[in-house]
Amino acid sequence: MARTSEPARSTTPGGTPGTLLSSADVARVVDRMAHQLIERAATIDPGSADGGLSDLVLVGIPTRGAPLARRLAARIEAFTGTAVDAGTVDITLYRDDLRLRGVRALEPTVVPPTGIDDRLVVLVDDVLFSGRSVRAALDALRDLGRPRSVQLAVLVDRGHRELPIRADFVGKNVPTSRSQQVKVHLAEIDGSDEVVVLDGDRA
Ligand SMILES: O=P(O)(O)OC[C@H]1O[C@H](OP(=O)(O)OP(=O)(O)O)[C@H](O)[C@@H]1O
Ligand SMILES: O=c1cc[nH]c(=O)[nH]1
Repeated sequence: MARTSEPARSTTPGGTPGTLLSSADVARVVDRMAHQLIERAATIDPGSADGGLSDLVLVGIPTRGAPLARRLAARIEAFTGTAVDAGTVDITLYRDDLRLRGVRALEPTVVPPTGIDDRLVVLVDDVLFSGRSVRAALDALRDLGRPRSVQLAVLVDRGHRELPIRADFVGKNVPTSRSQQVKVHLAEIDGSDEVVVLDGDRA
């Protein structure tokens, strides 16, 4: 008996365009990530009085990773009563696509006064895509000190890695096609919180 052929399937599964995370979703996801970070910090030095939180430094990648790192630090403090260091690392001069992207203004690099040497540094970004921004951030960190370990927290992992980089903490995994865009809006920069998936290369 002749077999009927199956309909052709897309090899690049796309997320549905529209709102991926509402403001309430973003708050819930950030809180979950804060709890995961608290648990991870406790594994650094199980005997420590502050649950390893004094060893933790959250380092945001501008633009939106910076406020995200500060939010995570604030939520960890709200849950535990312990303040956590947060900073930012500018990756502009460490990018491998400087010639393609043209001139961009430098962003601040802010390291806690106690530095990053021998601490658990968690890089924080809003979106993980090719992994090239994270690669640049790792190079930038190397000029700032020698952490005990470096981990990665992202609000959205949309796939399509071009480098062997993975996140240790992921707020939301979303399958996208390469041509789509994932736009994270944060109140500190954009006036409100929302994550949207857009079709096409332009917002
Ligand atoms: O994994 P990648 O392919 O590097 O993509 C992810 C990066 O892209 C976006 O930043 P962008 O470079 O657009 O700058 P922005 O944060 O200033 O918007 C996003 O905020 C991540 O940092
Ligand atoms: O879709 C994408 C890709 C890279 N960076 C973003 O913020 N969104």
